[in-house]
Amino acid sequence: MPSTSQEWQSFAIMLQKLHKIRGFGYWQMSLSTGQMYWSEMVYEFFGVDPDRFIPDRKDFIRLVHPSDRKKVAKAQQTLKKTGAIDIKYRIVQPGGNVRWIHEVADNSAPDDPDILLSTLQDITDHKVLEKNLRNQAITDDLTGTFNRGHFMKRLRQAFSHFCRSEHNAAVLLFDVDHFKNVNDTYGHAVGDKVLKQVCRLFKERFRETDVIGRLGGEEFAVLLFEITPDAALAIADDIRQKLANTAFTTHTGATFYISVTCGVAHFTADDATEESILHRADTSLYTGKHHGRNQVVGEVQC
Ligand SMILES: Nc1nc2c(ncn2[C@@H]2O[C@H](COP(=O)(O)OP(=O)(O)OP(=O)(O)O)[C@@H](O)[C@H]2O)c(=O)[nH]1
Repeated sequence: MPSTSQEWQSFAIMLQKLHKIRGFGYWQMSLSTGQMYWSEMVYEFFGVDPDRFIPDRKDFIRLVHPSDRKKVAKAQQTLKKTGAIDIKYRIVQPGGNVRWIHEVADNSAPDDPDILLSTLQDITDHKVLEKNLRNQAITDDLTGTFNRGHFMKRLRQAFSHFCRSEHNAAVLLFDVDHFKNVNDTYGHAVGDKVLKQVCRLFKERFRETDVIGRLGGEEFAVLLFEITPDAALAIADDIRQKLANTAFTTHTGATFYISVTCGVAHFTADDATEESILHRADTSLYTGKHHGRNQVVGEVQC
């Protein structure tokens, strides 16, 4: 252990260097006064100039993202009970950049229970990666809409909300007609382009809150909230017409048209599960296929 003040100083410098190598910062805070000491890396994380910024608890809280301030305050309360903090939160640098910080702290400084010792790490890259992976897991690669698994999850949530509140909701099930012919005539790449374009139109036409999913192949489902049966049929038919009037082109410049058939089902109190809603939409869709395609089929209201 260092004994002289000079030895302590070199020890502190070495500690800073070691932290820098590992990408860690550390700080000390007096729990009674809120005064802080920040290591070089912490200034870097927070994007502030060590020559101008004298940190204390209030300044630190001001730099925490407004949505995470409650969480940080709660962690500091927990510290009183447990003597430790392990928390991830966002900070907003003075220039507006948002970064994620992982802070692990305790107040077991030797001989001084008033001192909180924290290590901090910038985990922004890790968080971005985590978010991308989460998005990838729920997204259809080709079209960028939700995949079947995620669509079904959202449908399940919507159905359970409906059971509690009876708020209107509907499922539109679209299927591209004779899509096999598109692939066979123009090639799979053109088929892919058609599927992407169909989804682009869905995204333009539906609201942000509506849920669009690719259930497989050329079949898509859209979950609409707060919608009457008539309005759901009208929206579905509007999409059908728009797609029927959209000219698709091949790489050689040839033009062709497609059509879609759509089955519409409203949530009802008789549905036992979300699967039964989808099943009714599917039945209507196949009625439409059977009756000549390029049409929207809803259920006959009794
Ligand atoms: N290009 C492309 N084709 C796909 C994709 N997924 C499925 N398909 C094709 O979609 C076609 C679907 O054909 P079918 O199920 O016979 O349906 P259809 O030709 O649309 O006929 P109807 O639905 O009865 O009107 C098949 O040829 C599949 O190979 C994809 O991601 N890209």
